[in-house]
Amino acid sequence: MSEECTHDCSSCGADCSSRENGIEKAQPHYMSNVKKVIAVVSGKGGVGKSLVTSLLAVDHARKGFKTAVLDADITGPSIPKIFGINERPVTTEDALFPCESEFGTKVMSINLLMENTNDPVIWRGPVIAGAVTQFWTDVAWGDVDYMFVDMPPGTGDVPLTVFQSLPVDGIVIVTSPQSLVSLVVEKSVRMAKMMNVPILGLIENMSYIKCPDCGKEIKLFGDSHVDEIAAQYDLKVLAKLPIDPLVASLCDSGKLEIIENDVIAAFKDIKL
Ligand SMILES: Nc1ncnc2c1ncn2[C@@H]1O[C@H](COP(=O)(O)OP(=O)(O)OP(=O)(O)O)[C@@H](O)[C@H]1O
Repeated sequence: MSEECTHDCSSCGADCSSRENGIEKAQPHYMSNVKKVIAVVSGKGGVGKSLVTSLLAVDHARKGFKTAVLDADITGPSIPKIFGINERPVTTEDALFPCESEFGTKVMSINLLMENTNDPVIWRGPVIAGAVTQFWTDVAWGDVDYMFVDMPPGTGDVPLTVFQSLPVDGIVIVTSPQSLVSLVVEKSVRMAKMMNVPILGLIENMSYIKCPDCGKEIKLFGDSHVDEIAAQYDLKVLAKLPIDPLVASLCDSGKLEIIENDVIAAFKDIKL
């Protein structure tokens, strides 16, 4: 894709990820200028996809980039909570404006639009995919260097539809040692190939826990196989994250952006 891509195919003839297999992607809002869209996927739920999406945004914001998170995990939206955002988005006649975290990451999530955030979203697949598309077409994102998309878990119909409508530049796959890594990675690799989107790498979450007394690394879920699997599919392992109770409490209190520990340090060398 061209460096100057605006994702507006009507003014450009290039055959890139914005115009996959001749299918035009959804057009961004006229007040959006998003340079890179990175989708964060996991083959199954609960492996820490939302946490990794948020940490990627925190790390990139610290590196000086303008960051945003599009919460496409419509049935399990957790991004506003992680960033401590409680207000509702501003709306005008022709735009929905994202909320901003304390350190400037822009966020849009179904949770910000619900009357009662504890209500479950019980929509069928096409409606969910439609809502995600609207987060792209109707939200005035402004200038964004990196948008991270917290994708719906799995590799089914909903994530596929989301991929078809958003101009995704690359995918980061989140796994955990107990999550049948080989199967999960294979499915995600296949989906990425079908969508013609490059996989930027794997992040293994919950790789180990450090003993607070002696510092020994304990592999709670057994030995990791992520390096072998990555080699098999010619993928990079971007980071291996420990389990850290502080991370869980920062997420719960909406203070993840102030994190200073091994977990965020593991992102230091990641270049997407
Ligand atoms: N490395 C970690 N250390 C401590 N807690 C973690 C870690 N990774 C995830 N958690 C906690 O586990 C819970 C689930 O994480 P998260 O919501 O990111 O998973 P998910 O894969 O997005 O789940 P879902 O698929 O249901 O949306 C959260 O409460 C999070 O704070």
